[in-house]
Amino acid sequence: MTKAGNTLTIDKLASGYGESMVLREITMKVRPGQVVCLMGRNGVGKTTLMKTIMGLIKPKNGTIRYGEQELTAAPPYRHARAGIGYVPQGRDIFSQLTVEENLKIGLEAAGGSLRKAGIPESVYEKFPVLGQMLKRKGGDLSGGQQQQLAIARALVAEPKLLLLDEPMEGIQPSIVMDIERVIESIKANQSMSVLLVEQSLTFATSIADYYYVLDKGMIVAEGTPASLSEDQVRKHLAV
Ligand SMILES: Nc1ncnc2c1ncn2[C@@H]1O[C@H](COP(=O)(O)OP(=O)(O)OP(=O)(O)O)[C@@H](O)[C@H]1O
Repeated sequence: MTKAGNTLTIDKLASGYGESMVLREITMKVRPGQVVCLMGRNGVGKTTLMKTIMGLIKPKNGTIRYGEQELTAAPPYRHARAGIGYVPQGRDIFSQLTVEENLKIGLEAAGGSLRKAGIPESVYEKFPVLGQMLKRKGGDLSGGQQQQLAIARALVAEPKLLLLDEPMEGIQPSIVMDIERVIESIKANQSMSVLLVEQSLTFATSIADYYYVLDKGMIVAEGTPASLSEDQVRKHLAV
């Protein structure tokens, strides 16, 4: 695998819950080293798409490939082993486990050599606050610290593609800036691509190399941020 990883290719993907079809036909790509933003109003299916890409929901149609690897019907651990990391919306950290234990769970997603090496120092360099709180229970951390822990837990497995579902949601502005800085440093480093669900149009368009807008189960607009028109914002993003 190259330093920058592979291209994620999603073709005509359909997904949903039971009889209810949330995503009807999604076609998109995340190329190595890119930050791609997925935008769309509440409830259009952004989280459903992230979970489907990660193998947590089985697609009803279409394909998901990462480089040469066919992941369409694969269980989540195969995605993790292929180099895809996932930070779910709402963080999902283990509140009864310590910060260190939460990070070790992230290592379980990694291959054998990474597991042996333990939690990489770079994680504490990115999130100094976690290094100071290793023995604290996850549940005792503030919302912003929990979000940092959730991202750090994904990063310990050194993914090549990181799926980030609304990482700034419900956290205070100073931490938002910390998390923005982490995403910016990932982008500057070019060692990982990021698929980011983000509600802030300002941040999304400042960081993204490419964007997709989801509406009614389809991708209704895509392009470089500079090409996002006011008309598209009004039609598909304004509340
Ligand atoms: N576990 C579930 N079972 C059944 N329906 C669900 C489930 N989770 C989500 N849905 C439905 O699927 C649709 C898409 O939800 P999803 O959470 O993917 O949207 P979203 O774009 O991520 O929204 P938000 O921005 O509010 O997080 C919604 O109509 C929602 O009610």
